[in-house]
Amino acid sequence: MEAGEHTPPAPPETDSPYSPSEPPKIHRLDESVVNRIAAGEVIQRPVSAVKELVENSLDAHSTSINVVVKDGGLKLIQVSDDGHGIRCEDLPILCERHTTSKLTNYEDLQSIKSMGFRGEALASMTYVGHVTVTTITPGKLHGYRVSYRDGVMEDEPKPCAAVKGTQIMVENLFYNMIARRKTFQNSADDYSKIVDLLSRFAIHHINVSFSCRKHGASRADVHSVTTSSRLDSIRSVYGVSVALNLMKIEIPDSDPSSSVFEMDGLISNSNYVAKKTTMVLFINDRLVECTALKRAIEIVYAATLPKASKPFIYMSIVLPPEHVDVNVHPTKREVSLLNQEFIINMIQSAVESKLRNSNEARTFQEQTLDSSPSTPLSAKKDSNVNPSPSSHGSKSQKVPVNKMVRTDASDPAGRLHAYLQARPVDNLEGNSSLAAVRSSLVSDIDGNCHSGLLDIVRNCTYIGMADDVFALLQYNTHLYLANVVNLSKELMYQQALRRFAHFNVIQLSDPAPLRVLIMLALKEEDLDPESNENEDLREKIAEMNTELLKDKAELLEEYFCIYIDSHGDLSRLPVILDQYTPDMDRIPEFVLSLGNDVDWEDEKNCFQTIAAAVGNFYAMHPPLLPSPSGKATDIDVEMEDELEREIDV
Ligand SMILES: Nc1ncnc2c1ncn2[C@@H]1O[C@H](COP(=O)(O)OP(=O)(O)OP(=O)(O)O)[C@@H](O)[C@H]1O
Repeated sequence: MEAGEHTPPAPPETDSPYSPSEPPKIHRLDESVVNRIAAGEVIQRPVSAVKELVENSLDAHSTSINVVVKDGGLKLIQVSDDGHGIRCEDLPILCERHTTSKLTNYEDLQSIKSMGFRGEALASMTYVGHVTVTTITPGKLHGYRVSYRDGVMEDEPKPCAAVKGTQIMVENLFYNMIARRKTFQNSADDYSKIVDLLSRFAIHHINVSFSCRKHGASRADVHSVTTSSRLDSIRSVYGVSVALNLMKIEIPDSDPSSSVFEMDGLISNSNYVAKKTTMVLFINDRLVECTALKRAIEIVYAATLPKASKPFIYMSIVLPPEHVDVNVHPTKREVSLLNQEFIINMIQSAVESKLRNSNEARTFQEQTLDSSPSTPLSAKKDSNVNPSPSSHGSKSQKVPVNKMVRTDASDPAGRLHAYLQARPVDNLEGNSSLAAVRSSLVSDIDGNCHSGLLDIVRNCTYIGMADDVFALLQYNTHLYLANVVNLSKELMYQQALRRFAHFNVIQLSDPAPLRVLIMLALKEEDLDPESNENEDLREKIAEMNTELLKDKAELLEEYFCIYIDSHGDLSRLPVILDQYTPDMDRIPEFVLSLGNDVDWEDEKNCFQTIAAAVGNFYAMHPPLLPSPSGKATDIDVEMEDELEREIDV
């Protein structure tokens, strides 16, 4: 230890728990500590409290559920419903842990239909917030109001006027968990998660009306009315542009006697445009997440409609209750399914055939219109006399996407690369067309340039980092906060296009197998990295993406100096900025993004999306930046008055 460093406390006496020679003493945790730890798991953030409360309202057979939120839920979450209410005599134990009206025996879990069953949610809220319940049961002249802390009533229930149902208010969430409260300082972010949650409930439970608003706001951010049409409800919640581009999909229960599963849903067509996948999944009416299914559907979209954006998917799956284990996650966000792989395969095939059919119709339209010289390369290619297996909607393409992994090394037709090969961008028409594409992309950049902002970026003085992401810059008499991650992404993107096909080389000391890199990236993204089923799916995705990138190796090498050899090993990367090496820990994510996010069909989009993937990879990400000299919050407070504007490019 160096002089002046902080000295640890002197070695403790013999019976201290810190004695180096004796094992530490085990003691029983105080019940209040146990309860608070457990509560922190169930109520992970404000949106988890909203989910539990809304699910209670649904379990109470409500037809109208209204949510009001203040400060992203930290100050107030209020959920009012018109359900059956809570009996007065149950109020004393309502918020004790493990008190529920929904489950009696463990065996009941096998056939449980309600969302809740643990009798933990309300109790948890009382350990991390202040809970007040107002409720009235049918036929009663007045209701009761009572407040709770740490699982118990603060006072006897007080009679009060009440409208049908129950209203639960949670105030000052995480008031006693300072660290957690701090992580939710961005109330806009949490509010948008709550809006997203309510939107999902609203489009599934179409016989219930939902609203969600900020405290004091007259306009609701989610407002749905009861309807008999799911599409109508999606239109009112997600907007016309989403509803317009959805197609109905279903897998009926083929054999009700040995019922395995049935599914119905709405999925986006090729006209739908979005940067992120929206997947609203209900299994037995339970709002859940299933990364494996989401990823499997994304693969089908990427392979069947390579030009289309990320999909919108609403899906409701119904399984025999005994095939679903609902008790695998503290927030019940995930469930585990019997026959998961079979179900995923069936859904992949259904989605694929739906997309193919819709795509055939579209290709036909393109071909009939395809006579002008300005027809895009992709459309011309589709109308060529030489129908390759990659042509959109080609009838000869019978191998389902989910089966396009190599099963027999000697059968190239059974692999994804056979399907994806001979895309138009592979047939670039010589350097003049290429130069035109590149200069069009560069002139897009120059044309979109904001001269005022450019002047600031050129002539500002760097003061220091305000936190992990924002740098403080001075320009004339103004101070600005600039998001360095976004700024550097843009810089690297622009450099990748300006240096296009003229890069120096970064040689990797050991070639890195793409398959392993992609597996790593997928594992990182996965909510359940240990699951065997997910592992199988990851293997498939890795295999497919590796084949795809091997297939595109020539293009990647020629224009971006990304060298992939015939074994699928990556050994060279471009120098985007002289003297700058990107964070090599991010290579897996980069390779996955090359596989997933690049539009290989259209020349311009192709170069643009590769440059964007390069930009993301080479950008400066938080751990790389110099650590802030002081506490960001102090700077925020001191500078608040002086900050003129936040540049968030
Ligand atoms: N809005 C409501 N309307 C009517 N009854 C309610 C409402 N909210 C809660 N309850 C009653 O309070 C009980 C306890 O609720 P709590 O949310 O703690 O547990 P749960 O829903 O039974 O199970 P879980 O912890 O798994 O959500 C419920 O079983 C239900 O009887």
